[in-house]
Amino acid sequence: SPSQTMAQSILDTMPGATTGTVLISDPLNFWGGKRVKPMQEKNTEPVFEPATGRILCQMVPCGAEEVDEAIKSAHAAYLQWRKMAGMERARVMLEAARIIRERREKIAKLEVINNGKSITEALVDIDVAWQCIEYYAGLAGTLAGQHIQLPGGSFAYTRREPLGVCVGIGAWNYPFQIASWKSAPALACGNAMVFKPSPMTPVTAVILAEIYKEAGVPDGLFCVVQGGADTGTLLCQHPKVAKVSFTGSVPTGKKVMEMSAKGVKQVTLELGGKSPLLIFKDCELENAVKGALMLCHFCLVRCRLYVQREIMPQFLEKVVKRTKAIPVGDPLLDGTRMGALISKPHLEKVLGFVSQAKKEGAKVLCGGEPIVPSDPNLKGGYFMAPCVLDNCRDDMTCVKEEIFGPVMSVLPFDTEEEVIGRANNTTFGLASGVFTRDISRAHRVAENLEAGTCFINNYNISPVEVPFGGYKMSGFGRENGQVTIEYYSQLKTVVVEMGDVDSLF
Ligand SMILES: NC(=O)c1ccc[n+]([C@@H]2O[C@H](COP(=O)([O-])OP(=O)(O)OC[C@H]3O[C@@H](n4cnc5c(N)ncnc54)[C@H](O)[C@@H]3O)[C@@H](O)[C@H]2O)c1
Ligand SMILES: O=CCc1c[nH]cn1
Repeated sequence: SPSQTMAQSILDTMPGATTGTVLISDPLNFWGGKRVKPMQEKNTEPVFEPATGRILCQMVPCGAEEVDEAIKSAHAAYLQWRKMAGMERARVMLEAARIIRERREKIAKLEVINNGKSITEALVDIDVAWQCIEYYAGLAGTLAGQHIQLPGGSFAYTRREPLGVCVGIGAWNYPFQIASWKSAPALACGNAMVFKPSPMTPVTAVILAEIYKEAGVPDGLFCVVQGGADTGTLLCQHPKVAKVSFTGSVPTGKKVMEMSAKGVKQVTLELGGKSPLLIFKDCELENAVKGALMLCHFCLVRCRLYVQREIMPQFLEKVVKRTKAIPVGDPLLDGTRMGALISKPHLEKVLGFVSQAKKEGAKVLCGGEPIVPSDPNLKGGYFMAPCVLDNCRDDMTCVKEEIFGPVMSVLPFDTEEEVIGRANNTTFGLASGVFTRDISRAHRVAENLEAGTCFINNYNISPVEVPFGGYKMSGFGRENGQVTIEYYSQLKTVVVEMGDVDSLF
């Protein structure tokens, strides 16, 4: 089919592709089972390759007519898909997961070129994406209701039904994975999805759309519309949309919730965070250091690091040594562990947080400055040296606000009670963690931290079987795990009378 050829043509250039060599000119919208060219070129934005600062492609935002077309196409597919047995849907989804697994290196490479993260990270992202689709394929055939006996042989039963056309709106940090985390449970439950990626990372969601098509979903079941805030608004306000699943910042999440409320649409919000990690003096220090590095530097998880005062010197020595050793550079090279930040303005914003932290009294133990790699190809890229900040206090901007960059703010603490109070003193509640060898303390701390996830003696692992989501302003609803089925389906109750109607009139 034409769309198959298109999918192949971009991905097939990947094995030979190197940083700074790829240009994308194929249309990035997808509905009706194929890539769709923009109707007009208004408000076109350049998309940059973060590692070089070169223009990779143009993002042309969809307007009202295009959004409407995509939603109509999704609705038509939904009417077909919802009638299929869960096991039939599962077979198609398993095929999609298989194709992703087969093309993992190529998809990861394309993700790196658009997002700037290292190939090591991107490969993990793509693996988690197909695992998620495989997991929900496994659940598709298990969706069932309940049978309830009533007097006189009458009975009721419940049916678990899809919601209809769901909208997914994504952030730039996990472009392909977010599209998969949202579409997999939606499709398993019999819904269709129209997905809008971040305008900075428009490239790989459409690959997912082509793979679903190749696997056998009805045309229109997973559509991609490109755009920013205006296109997102059109999606949230569209009367045919039943649900919006949003990943992004708290301020945008509030707008999405307000717009969805007007149409009484269900919402899932996966928002920002400032996750505390509590490292007690009885921890296994090497593991705690590795956990801290994964938290703050690997996935740009927005963090605060509380370290018990007695072990602060040893902890800092180890964490600084390892941070300085992180290979930063060409994200497509196997040895690189940190690539480029997403954009020049974002790099400047993160560096601005470091300057502000210094003004407020923090001490930079390493990093925090831009890097110009020796490779001339990368001299326009958005690289920075990962940073460790000491002498931090709870009232500093770097501790209170989400930085979303490789900056670790380290704070000392003395007692368990004190650190729990300080860790919870935030409007965010995405994730948290504790390192200790004291099993009772570990579970007590997990119970008392106000966050959607608490990691004990590890950090930042997200197996697809495990629900993920926030407390407080970090959002609500969950992604992954069995529970997410509830967020993409609704219960219908059917009541069956076996006798005569009992009437008062
Ligand atoms: N909780 C999680 O799982 C999770 C995961 C990834 C990222 N995030 C958060 O995402 C943020 C970074 O991503 P970002 O900068 O892309 O966030 P953002 O809020 O700026 O944008 C997110 C998405 O919303 C769209 N959008 C913007 N205005 C809109 C509007 N008015 N209506 C509808 N859609 C609109 C954007 O185009 C983009 O696709 C951080 O706060 C980060 O913590 C959270
Ligand atoms: O950024 C946080 C969690 C996540 C990972 N993939 C999608 N969301």
